This record gives sequence, structure tokens and C-alpha cells, in this order.
Amino acid sequence: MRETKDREHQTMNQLLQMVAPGTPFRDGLENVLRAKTGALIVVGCSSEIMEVVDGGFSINCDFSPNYLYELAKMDGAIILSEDAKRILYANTQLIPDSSISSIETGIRHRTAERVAKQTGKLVVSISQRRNIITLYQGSLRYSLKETGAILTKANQAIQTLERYRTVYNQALTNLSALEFEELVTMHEVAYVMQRSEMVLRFKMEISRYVLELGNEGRLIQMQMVELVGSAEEESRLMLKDYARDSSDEKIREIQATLRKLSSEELLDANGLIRLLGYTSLSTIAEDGFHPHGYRLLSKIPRLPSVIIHNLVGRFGSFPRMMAASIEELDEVDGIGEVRARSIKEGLKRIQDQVFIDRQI
Ligand SMILES: Nc1ncnc2c1ncn2[C@@H]1O[C@H](COP(=O)(O)OP(=O)(O)OP(=O)(O)O)[C@@H](O)[C@H]1O
Repeated sequence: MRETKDREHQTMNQLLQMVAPGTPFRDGLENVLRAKTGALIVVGCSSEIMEVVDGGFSINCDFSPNYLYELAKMDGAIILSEDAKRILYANTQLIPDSSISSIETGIRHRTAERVAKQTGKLVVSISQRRNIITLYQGSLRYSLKETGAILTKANQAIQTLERYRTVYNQALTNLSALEFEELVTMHEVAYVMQRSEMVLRFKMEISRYVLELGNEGRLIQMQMVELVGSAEEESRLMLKDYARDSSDEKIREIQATLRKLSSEELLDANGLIRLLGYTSLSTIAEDGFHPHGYRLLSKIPRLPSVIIHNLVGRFGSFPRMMAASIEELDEVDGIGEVRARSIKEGLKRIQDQVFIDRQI
């Protein structure tokens, strides 16, 4: 079910990219909309398409918004190449299988829906009377919204993302402080997992608006990138810190499963902890719920990931690493006395900062 949704989401994103404001294709569609001539446009010219096409004439020229507008004055459908860069046929009659179900009432729109379902290609219907552009592909149906309306929604989403990001930052600071104090419980970890996932889901939603807005969406995109910042990487490192199997492959698997959870499942803390590989609370009690230290170590400037990997390999958990002397750090592969000192000092600085931030 969720996989179908993911596929639909991907198809939708591709569609929105293709018709984004600023593209010649969108300019052409807007021209037709303004001229109120209506149009039926098929993007792609496979054998399945040719089976439902009757009559018309071959054009075979480069796409231009004006040309599309001129051709739309004629009756019938216009057929474009797969990349919408060439106009292949115009004035054609489309005869899809009439037994294919359709929710549309007008003939143009019903034809568009059926052709899209029958061939899997993108079909665009521009209504002459209702001032609306509708996209069909397979069983997907989407009416393009006015740029102003999308901008309003995108701005609201940015404001919500801002609030989510603030809460996520607080959750991370709190987790860091507890990691230094060795007081982390599964609840804090599950809470941070929920919060980071919410930020990432909002990012996906805003990315959709950005695609739909085309060149009008640049400012929204810049705000989104700025707000999300390092959230994705922090979230990955946090999973690496607490997953029983912290291999990159396992972390990718956990991330993919997280993405598929419904909103209710995401609120189930026990389910999230099970995702990390803990089957019961008693397993946690035995091992202690301590991070490996990937996330906090990554905050030390210029500390290569291979050294972080060696440190985690040697000490296993963050508290043991914190308790290690300069000499013990010095024994780790790739670490000399100077680096051992800078790691100790780096961690101390992060600890002080985290405790200050927690007070704010
Ligand atoms: N099967 C078809 N093949 C090609 N063109 C079609 C087909 N069906 C309808 N059209 C085009 O759509 C035009 C309008 O049809 P109709 O008014 O019945 O559709 P509609 O769905 O009500 O659209 P609108 O909202 O634009 O009025 C026709 O004049 C013709 O150009």
C-alpha cells in the first residue's frame, strides 16, 4: 500500500517538474488556458498511443508555446514527444477503450482519463469553460493550482517546518545533555526519532510545492534548505548511535522503514525502539542505553570519519570513550597525542555548550 503511494508520489513529482512554471510546456498550457480554446494533449508517442489515435495530421516540429496555442484552436487532440520537446500530430481523434471507468462528465476529460489509464502516458486536458488544467497519468489525476494559492500553502508549510525544527533542535540538545550525563532512556531516543521524521516529512511536502512552483519556488526552496540544515545527517548519526546493528546498510533499512510508517505508527515509541533492534526492555537494561558516540564526535571540527569509526570500534560506547585517558585515546589507530588532546578538549567544549543551550 505504502509502496504504491511512494510510486505515485514519484510519478507526481515527475509530472509537476514537467509542467512547472517557467518551462516552455507550462507556458504553452497557460497560453491555451488564457485563450479559452481548451485542449487535449498527449505526451508520448508509443505504440499503445498510436492504437488509440485516429486521423489528424503529422506536424513533427520543435515545441513552442505559441505553436501549441495555435494548434489548440483546432478540434481534436495534440500528440507530443515523450519529452514534450516536439509536436508530432494535431487534430487527431482519440478512441480509448470505452469500458475503462471514468469519473469525468465532459467528453474531453473522459477521453483524457481513459487514454491515461489505457496507455500509462501523461494526458493533459485544458477545459474551455472551467479555466482549469488537469493532468492524468495512469490512475493519477491532478488539477494544477494557481501559483498564488500554492505560494500561500508553501509559506504556511515553511512556518510549520520552522516550529518543528525548533522542537527537534530542543530534543537533540536535551538528548546530547543526557548522553553526557549517561541518563538516556528509550523515551528520549524515540522522541528524537519522531521529531526528526516529522521534519523530514515536512521537507518532502515543501519539496513538492517547490517542484510545482518551478522558478517561482526558489525562495521557498532556499528557506527550506536553510531550515532543514543538517537535520538529515543528525538523524542518520543518531540512528547509528542507537541501532544495535549500526552498519550503513542497516541504517538505510531503518530510515526506509521509518519513512513508511503511518502517523499513528510513528507515535508508538515501542515500535520505534524495536526498529533499532531491541526486542524487549530487558535487553536494553543489560546493555545500557548508551550511544556509540557517532553524533557527538561528528561535532568535533576536522575529525575524519575513519577516526570516529576507530574510536567507536575501540570503546564501543560513548561513556567509555568519555572516561578514556589521553593515553588510551592515543592507542587508537590514527590518533596521536595531539589529536587525543584535541578530541578530549573538543568533547569538553561540546558538553559545556550543550549544558548552556539546555538552560535557554
Ligand atoms: N475523443 C476525442 N479525441 C479528440 N478530441 C476530443 C475528443 N473528445 C473531445 N475532444 C475535444 O474536446 C472538445 C470539447 O469537448 P466537450 O465540450 O464535450 O468536452 P468537456 O470535457 O466538456 O470539455 P470543456 O470543459 O473544455 O468543455 C471537442 O471539441 C474536441 O476538440
